[in-house]
Amino acid sequence: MNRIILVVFILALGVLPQLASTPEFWITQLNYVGLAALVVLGLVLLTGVGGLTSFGQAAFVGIGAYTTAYLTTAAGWSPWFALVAGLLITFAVAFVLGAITLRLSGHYLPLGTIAWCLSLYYLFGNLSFLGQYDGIAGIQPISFLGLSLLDGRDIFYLIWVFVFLSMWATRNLLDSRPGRAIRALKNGKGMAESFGVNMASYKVIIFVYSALLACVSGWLYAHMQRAVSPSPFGLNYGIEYLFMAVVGGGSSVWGAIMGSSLILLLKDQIQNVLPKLINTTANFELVVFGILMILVLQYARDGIWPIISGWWASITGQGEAKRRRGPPPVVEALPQRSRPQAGTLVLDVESARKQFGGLVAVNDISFKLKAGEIVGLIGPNGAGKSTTFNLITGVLPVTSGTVTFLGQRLEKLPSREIAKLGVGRTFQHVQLLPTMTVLENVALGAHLRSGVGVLQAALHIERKDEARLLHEAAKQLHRVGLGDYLYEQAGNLALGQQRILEIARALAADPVLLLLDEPAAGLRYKEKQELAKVLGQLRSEGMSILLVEHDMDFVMNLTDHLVVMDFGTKIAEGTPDVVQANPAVLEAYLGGIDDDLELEGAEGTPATAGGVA
Ligand SMILES: Nc1ncnc2c1ncn2[C@@H]1O[C@H](COP(=O)(O)OP(=O)(O)OP(=O)(O)O)[C@@H](O)[C@H]1O
Repeated sequence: MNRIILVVFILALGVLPQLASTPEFWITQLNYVGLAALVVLGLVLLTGVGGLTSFGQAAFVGIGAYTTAYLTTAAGWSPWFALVAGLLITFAVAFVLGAITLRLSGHYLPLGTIAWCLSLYYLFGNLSFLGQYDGIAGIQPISFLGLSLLDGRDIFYLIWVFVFLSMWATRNLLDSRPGRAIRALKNGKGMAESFGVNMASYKVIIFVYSALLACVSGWLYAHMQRAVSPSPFGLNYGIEYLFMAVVGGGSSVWGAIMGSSLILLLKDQIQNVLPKLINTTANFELVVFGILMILVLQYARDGIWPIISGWWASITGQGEAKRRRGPPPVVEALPQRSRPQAGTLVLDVESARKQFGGLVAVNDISFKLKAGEIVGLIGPNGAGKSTTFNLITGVLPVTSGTVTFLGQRLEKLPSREIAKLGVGRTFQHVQLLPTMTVLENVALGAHLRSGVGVLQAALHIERKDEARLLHEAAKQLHRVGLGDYLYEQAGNLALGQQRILEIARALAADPVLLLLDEPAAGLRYKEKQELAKVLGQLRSEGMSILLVEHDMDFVMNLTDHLVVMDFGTKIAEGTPDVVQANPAVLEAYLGGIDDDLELEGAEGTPATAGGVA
């Protein structure tokens, strides 16, 4: 159904300029919509998906426009070579600006983009070889296959071919290995890093990508207008592009077309109608836009496109059909890393210490974990278990001490380097991408098992690798019992299921060591039994597991070895039987309170330690 609508839409666009009855004004408007849509598409990726707000895209439009204007008029270049030159210059400028400004976070980043947008605007206006504020006129039209695209109706096709190609490439990109990483930029940076994703580089990538789209728009604009001057590349246009992305729907490629059409048509109507209504020629356009912006942010925070597409999916039942799709095709499995022999020393934590100011959260803890073992890290609330996890996974730097994994020191490595070595983890507070499907969330865990880059993904030539990643993700989901939820949005799962999903995601990374932070929290008794079975199976396959857990029944029945912490210090260690009988452990859990420590909980009512959640 959606395909049919798309084909009808493209055909209608294609036919429109051919009809003599189509007013010239429509063609001009559609050309401007197409030019704006290219820039807004970049903002969809950068701001809507990646969460990086830029007010400065108009400056990149200016680079594309001025490069071609100068090279085709002063140096007599072909517009096509000038396009390549513009793209190269934009690439270099965006790369440098991105590397500098993207380090900024919060409101400093938008402020940074405003600063360089203003700088480039004044640069265009002050350079004498660019004609200063008068700009450059007499730009030749683009020729394509011997045809001169002089007329608005001719360049129309070129503009819209670029728009649809860019939409196709952007959609492919979002629906791929790098795309999943990009979609984690806004709300899952730390999580994605712990699966080996270099988030800083993806920031720069989407920044450059969106700048290149803006450059193409500028190139087309210059050859359509046949003249350039600095004003369309100033900050007010940068703000307008951002406004289009917000109104259209920042996370969808169709939102770019919707936003640019709506704003440009509205702008035109306001310019025509408002003076008549209020009987003045003063420019109130920005005031109306400001009010509209507030209304959109208030009532349609995600933009208008998601509302329309959600409504469409519900009346056509497409949302349900998507959820009921079959599993991804069975393809060749991904290669697995070799596992150390049972009994090999996998993890060696030696006098690890973590201080937060005066608070010693982890006090010179030492323990070892061997291949094929499940070790439990237990202790009352605030004992320092999660902090110890974070020291092992590189989320927090150690104050002193060492952490060695298969002979390699971890304490100086960032979390993504630790992930590369074969350490997979789950989180105490579930960290998923709730609007992504369960399958995509797990496929993100397998990021390091494929080398597909942005170009391959955008050109859709990575299908074989992508199929292998998705197959692996589906395999792990079946393994943990979530095979019926592959296409469900992760945010729709119950909390317990989300925890299990995190385990599947960690398994998709093919780890040697699995760190599970409270995996059984929120699970029902039967689900806990299933989970224990899965973990037991993993152990028999040679996986080493370190788990933090409060459910004593679960821990005592599953683990080979326990390390007990209290107030940051290791107070006991040994097999579950030995630890259970240790008076220091009983004291730590009971803390002098008269509760019973029910280490052997009755079926269906798993025992918890007094004071332990
Ligand atoms: N980033 C931080 N800054 C300051 N103090 C912290 C930080 N992280 C943890 N702490 C403190 O360190 C101590 C240990 O916390 P941690 O979360 O490691 O305990 P835990 O054993 O995992 O507890 P729980 O079972 O409740 O999760 C607590 O007193 C906690 O308040």
